[in-house]
Amino acid sequence: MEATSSSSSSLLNGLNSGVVLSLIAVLWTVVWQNLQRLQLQTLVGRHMNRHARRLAALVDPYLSVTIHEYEGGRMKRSAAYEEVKAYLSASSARDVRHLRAEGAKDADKLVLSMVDGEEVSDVVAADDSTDVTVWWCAYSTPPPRTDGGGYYGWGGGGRAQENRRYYRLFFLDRHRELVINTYLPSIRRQGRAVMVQNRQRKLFTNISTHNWSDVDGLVRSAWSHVVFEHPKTFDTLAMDPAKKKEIMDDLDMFKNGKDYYARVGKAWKRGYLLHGPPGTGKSAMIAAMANYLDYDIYDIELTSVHSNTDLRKLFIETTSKSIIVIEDIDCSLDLTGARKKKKEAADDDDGGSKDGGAPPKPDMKKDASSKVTLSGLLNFIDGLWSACGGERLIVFTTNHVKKLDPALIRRGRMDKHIEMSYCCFEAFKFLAKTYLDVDSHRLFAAVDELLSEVDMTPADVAENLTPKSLDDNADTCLAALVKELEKAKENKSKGKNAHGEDKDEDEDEEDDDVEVVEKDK
Ligand SMILES: Nc1ncnc2c1ncn2[C@@H]1O[C@H](COP(=O)(O)OP(=O)(O)OP(=O)(O)O)[C@@H](O)[C@H]1O
Ligand SMILES: [Mg+2]
Repeated sequence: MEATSSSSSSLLNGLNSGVVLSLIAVLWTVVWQNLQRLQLQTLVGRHMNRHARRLAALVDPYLSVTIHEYEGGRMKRSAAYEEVKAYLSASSARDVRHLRAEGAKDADKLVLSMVDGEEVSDVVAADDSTDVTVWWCAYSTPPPRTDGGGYYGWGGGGRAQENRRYYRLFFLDRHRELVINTYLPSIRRQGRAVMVQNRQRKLFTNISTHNWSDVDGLVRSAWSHVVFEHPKTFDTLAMDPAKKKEIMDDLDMFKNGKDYYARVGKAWKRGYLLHGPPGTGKSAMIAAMANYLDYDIYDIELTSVHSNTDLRKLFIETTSKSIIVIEDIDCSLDLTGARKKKKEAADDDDGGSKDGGAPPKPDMKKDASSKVTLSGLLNFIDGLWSACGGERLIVFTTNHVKKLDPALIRRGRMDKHIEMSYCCFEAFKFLAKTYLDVDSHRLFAAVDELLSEVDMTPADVAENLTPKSLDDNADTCLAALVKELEKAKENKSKGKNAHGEDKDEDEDEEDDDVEVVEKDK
């Protein structure tokens, strides 16, 4: 016994420590590979996997790649993080015990991802057809400390600061090339494809720039969003069919125009100016465009933007495949240059509104601290920054096209001017079909004649065609419309507008606007 013991100890003494480590490494690799083969899915198994891997790393080092949810000082959301999250959603749903769920495009579906501390493995086929296993782990760290110590929680100006999440990929050193050159690009591609399937369109609005506060050099996103669920489509938008087709063709050309824009050396963006009286479907048209193109909408409230620099930052944070909207551009800010100054002063004296019509909507009042200028807006539309990212539509709406500075709406900035006009007979027939499901009716002739004599917006026509009780049907709704049109005709002959109010200067000006646009065309 003693001899054996002494001989084995002398044998061990004879071996250098490097050989011992190599032996352990070989032994460990065998054990480890068997563990892998067993594919233990129980809690104990997965727990063991994790510790076993850590132990194995002592002799066969693991490398890691970390992908943070936010990148850069601007706290811009990382596309890579979202792609990895999307890619891992299927395997997380299958293998992970604790999951986080978010809504998906399909109202009943959920997009699942693993919570912090969970991990999933993935298998990559190497060039020699062997399977290589890699592991993804989810982590998070608390946000940076505030001055007073402790982490940002519900304190810090009352803002909730979420943990910073990240994924870390572990793989063996010998698979470095395969993982970096083949695996990672491939999961980004696959992640993007999953994102397209699950994507919910979003409606963003800008947060007042006063609230973009710094947290240790990091700035909160300038946009907040809700899921965009507007039902309006071109199928339910009443307008001249030829004009509608022209707009849809234009959108198609834009969406598929990546190569064209690159070839002619233009930034991949297009400006639309929608103008016309209130209730003619300008906002409805934007919703239809977003649904048609499958784009997000960024609705900029210009009065909450306090400088040209902030406006540029807002632009940088928009993603491609989006429509950037500024509604009622004429009354958001004083962007009309010196031409309006005199009239404004007069309006201010007698307490009137700046756009000469109805009093300004409370949220449309010019913010005293807003320093966005016309030149800032011009730069926003077609300055050097506007080329960042590509595939963006910029849409302005206005009720008073004539009041806008020509520089703002010239071609190249607002490439396509679309006039949204009062309801014509074609549009009426379309609305009658949509709202009442009738193609013809004895009252159609009367409506046709009256529409050629008086102006009524599609919004008003649609309201009259909407059944108000279970007793309402096509007959009663059309009769109500005819009555309303006759009333409007009577008001017109008395010099009043369609609603029986005295006509103001502005309404006359609108007629001139039409001429301007006709010339543009
Ligand atoms: N051409 C149209 N076809 C179908 N519905 C319409 C049309 N125009 C307006 N409507 C309906 O009328 C309502 C008001 O339309 P919308 O808000 O788009 O008008 P607008 O031109 O944006 O008005 P404003 O200038 O006051 O913002 C919406 O419910 C919309 O669905
Ligand atoms: Mg509108």
